[in-house]
Amino acid sequence: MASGEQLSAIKDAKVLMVGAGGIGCELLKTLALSGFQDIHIIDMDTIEVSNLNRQFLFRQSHVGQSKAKVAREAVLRFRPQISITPYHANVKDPDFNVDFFKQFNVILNGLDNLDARRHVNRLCLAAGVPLVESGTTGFLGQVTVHIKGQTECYECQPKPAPKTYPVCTITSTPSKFVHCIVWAKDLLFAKLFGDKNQDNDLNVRSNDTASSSDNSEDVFECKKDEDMEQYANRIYNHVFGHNIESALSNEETWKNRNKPRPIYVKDVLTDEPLQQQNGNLETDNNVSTLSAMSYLGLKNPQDIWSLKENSRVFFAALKLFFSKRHKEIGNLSFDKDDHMAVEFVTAAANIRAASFGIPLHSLFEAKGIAGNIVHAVATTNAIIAGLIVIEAIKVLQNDAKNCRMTYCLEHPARKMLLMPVEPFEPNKSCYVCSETPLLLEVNTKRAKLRDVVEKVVTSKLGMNLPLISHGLNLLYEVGDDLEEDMVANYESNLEKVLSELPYAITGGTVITVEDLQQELVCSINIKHREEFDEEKEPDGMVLHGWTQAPAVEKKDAAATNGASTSTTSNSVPNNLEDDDDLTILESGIETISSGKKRKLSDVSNPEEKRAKKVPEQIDDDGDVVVML
Ligand SMILES: Nc1ncnc2c1ncn2[C@@H]1O[C@H](COP(=O)(O)OP(=O)(O)OP(=O)(O)O)[C@@H](O)[C@H]1O
Ligand SMILES: [Zn+2]
Repeated sequence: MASGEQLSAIKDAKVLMVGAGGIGCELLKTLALSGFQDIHIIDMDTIEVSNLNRQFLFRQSHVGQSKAKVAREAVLRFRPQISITPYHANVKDPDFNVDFFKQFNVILNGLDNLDARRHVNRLCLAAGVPLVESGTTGFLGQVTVHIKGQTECYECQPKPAPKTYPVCTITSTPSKFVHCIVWAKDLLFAKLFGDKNQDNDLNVRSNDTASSSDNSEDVFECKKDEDMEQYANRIYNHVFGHNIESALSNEETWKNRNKPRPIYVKDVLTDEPLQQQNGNLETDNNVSTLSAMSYLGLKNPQDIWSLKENSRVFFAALKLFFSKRHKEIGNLSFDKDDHMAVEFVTAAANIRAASFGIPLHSLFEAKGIAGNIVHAVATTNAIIAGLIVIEAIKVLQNDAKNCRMTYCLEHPARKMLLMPVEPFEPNKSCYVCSETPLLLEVNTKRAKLRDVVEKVVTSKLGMNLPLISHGLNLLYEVGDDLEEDMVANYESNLEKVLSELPYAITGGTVITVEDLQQELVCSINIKHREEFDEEKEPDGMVLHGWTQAPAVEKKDAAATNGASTSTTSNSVPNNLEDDDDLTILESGIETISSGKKRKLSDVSNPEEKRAKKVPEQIDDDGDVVVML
C-alpha cells in the first residue's frame, strides 16, 4: 500500500518511458495501476507478430501499428482518466533535446540496445533528470538508478564488446554449430542475396578452389545458359563439396583436427531428380506463404532435420529467393524475422555442420543463435517493471539514499531471487559524467580527420551530431542548418591528414569533441605514435579512457529483451554455446560464474574504491549479477 507521501509524489509526476516493448508494456501497465497520471512514451517500432507472446498490451489486430500509440490506447481502456502521450519516433531524433527531457521528473528506460541507452543517459545528465535504467534476458534482469552527481551514470562502467570469431574458424575450421551459423549468415547468405560489392571471405575460398574450373569471381553469379536448378546445384557442390575438398588438401590444417567430409548433391539427394523433389518452385504460384518448410511439408520448427531434409530446404529456399523475391536480391541482409532467410541459414549451417561432424540443430535453435536471441520471459519483464516503478517512486520522493540497483537472478541465492545492492558512486574518470579528458594515440602524419570521426567520435563515443574544434577553431561539424561553403569546408577537412589540417593536430594538441544534442563535451589529448599493430590495433589508433571492456574470451554480448542488436559481423551470443557459464549483455547485465566471476567479495573490495554494501546473506559462491 502506498503512503500518502508516495501517492502525492506519484500523482504530481510527469514521467517519460523510452521503449514500449517487453519491459515497456509491463511498465506502462504498472505505472497506470500505481496511480501515475502523466506518462509520455517514445518508441520507434511497430508491432510484430513475434511481440505478441509477451507484450500483452498488443493483439493480433495491432500488428503493423505504432507500439507507443497502441500501448496508450490499451491502457486508457482501463485507466481512461490519465494522460498518456505517445511518440512514434526514435529517441535520438533532434526533437527530443535537453529541453524536452527537462520537462520530466524521471526517465524510465525499457530499451534493448546500447546505442539508445547511451544517448538517453547523456540527455538525462545534461537535463539533470534522474534515469531508471533496466534490462532483461531470459530469467535475468536488472534495474539501476542513475542520478547525476550521486550515483554512477550508465556509462561509468565498461560495456563488453561483442565477440567476433577469427575469420579462419568461420571459413575453414568450424568446431561449433555457432561457427556454421555465422558462416551461413554472414558469408553465404550475404554472398548470394546481399550486396555483391561487400567484402566477403567466401571469395577467398572460391579463389582457392582447385577442383572448380570456374573463374573465382563468377562462382556465385548465375550464368547465362544456366537454369535455377543448375545454378542451385552448382552452388551446393561448390560450397559444400569443392571448397571442403580444397581445404582438405592442406594437410597441416587437419593434423590435430577431425577432417571434414565434402558433401555433393549426388551423395545426398540420390533417389529422385531434384526437380521432382522440390517441384517447380519458380512457377508454382501456391508458394504463397513463401516458406521452404511448408512447401516441403516440414511442420515442426523444433524438429532436427536430416542432412537430406536440410539439403531440400536449402534448394527450396534458394529457389524461392531467386524466383519470388528476386527484386530484393543484392539488398538483403540477414534478418531473424525473415522466415525464409532463417530457413536458408538453418539448412546451410546444418549441411556445413554435417560436413564437419558437428551436431545438427533445429530451425528454432538455429534462429535463436543466428538472431542473437535469448528467449524472453514475460514474468521477468513484469518483475523488472515493478522494480522500475518502486525505484521511480523513491526518486520522485528525493529519497536517493534508499535507491537500490536490483538484480533478478535465475537461481535463488540464499533463498533470494531479487538482489538489491546500493548504487555505485560516479566513476571519477568517466568521460561522460566527469570532465576527465581522453587520450588518443594516433599517427598524426597518416590518419585523416575522417578516421578520427568514424573510428572514435561516432563509433566509440556514440556521438550523434558531433562538432570538433581545436582551441576556438572549428574543424568539423554536422547539422542541418550549415551554409553550403561550410559543409564543403568540413568535407575537405575530413580528407586531410591531421597534421595538415588548417589548424594542425599534432602530438600535444588538445581537441574538443562535443555533441550538441547530447550536450556532451570531451577533451581529447593527442599523442603522436608512428606504428600500430595491425592485428591488435586494427583502427590504427588507440583511445584511452573510453570505457569499453575487451570482449570476454569465448563469451560475448547478446541482446536484451529478446531483441537482436547484432550489427557486428560474426557476432553471436555466447550464452548459446554448450560450455557456457557467463552471459554478458549490452544492457549491462552479467551473470557470473567460474573464471570470470565477479564475486560479492570483489564488489566490496576496498581497493576498488567503489565498495558497496552487499546483503550479507548472499553467499560468496552464489552466482550474482552485477552491472558493468
Ligand atoms: N532508439 C530508439 N528509439 C525509440 N525506441 C527504441 C529505440 N531503440 C529501441 N527502441 C524500442 O525499445 C523496445 C525494446 O523492446 P524489446 O526489447 O521487447 O524489443 P522488441 O523489438 O519489442 O522485441 P524483439 O526484438 O524480440 O522483436 C522496442 O519496442 C524498440 O522499438
Ligand atoms: Zn559516468
